[in-house]
Amino acid sequence: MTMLLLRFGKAFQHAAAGIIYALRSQRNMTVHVTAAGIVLIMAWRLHLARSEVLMLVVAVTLVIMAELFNTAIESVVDLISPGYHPQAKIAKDVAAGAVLIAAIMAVIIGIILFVPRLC
Ligand SMILES: Nc1ncnc2c1ncn2[C@@H]1O[C@H](COP(=O)(O)OP(=O)(O)OP(=O)(O)O)[C@@H](O)[C@H]1O
Repeated sequence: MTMLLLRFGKAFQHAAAGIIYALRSQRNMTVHVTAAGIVLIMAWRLHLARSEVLMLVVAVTLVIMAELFNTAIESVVDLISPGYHPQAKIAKDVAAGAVLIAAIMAVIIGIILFVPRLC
C-alpha cells in the first residue's frame, strides 16, 4: 500500500512538472488559463446554472488539455526533427489545429451562455 502511494505521489509530481513546464514555456497556455479564470469568475458573478458552469468547465479543460498535448507533440518533434521537415510541419500544424478547434468550441459556448445575460 505504501509503495502504491509512493508511486502515485511520483506520478503526480511528474504530471505537475509537465503542467508547470507548459505554463512557463507556452505563452498561449497563460492566455488559456487566464481566460478560464475570468470565465469562471463571470459564471459565478452572473449566477449561471450548475449545468452551464459544468459546460464551461468541460470547455476550458478541453482547451488546456489540447494545449498540453500540443506542447508534448512540439517537444517530441523538436527532439526528432530539429531541422525543417514537411512531416514535422504536419505534426505541429495538426496539434495546433486541435487547440484551435477546442478554443473555438469554448468561445462558442461562452457566447451562447454569456451574451444573453450581458445584453
Ligand atoms: N521542424 C519543423 N519542420 C517544419 N516546420 C516546422 C518545424 N518546426 C516548426 N514548424 C512550423 O512552424 C510552426 C510553429 O512552430 P513552433 O515550434 O514555433 O510552434 P509554436 O509557435 O511554439 O506553436 P504554438 O503557438 O502552438 O506553441 C509549426 O506549426 C510548423 O508549421
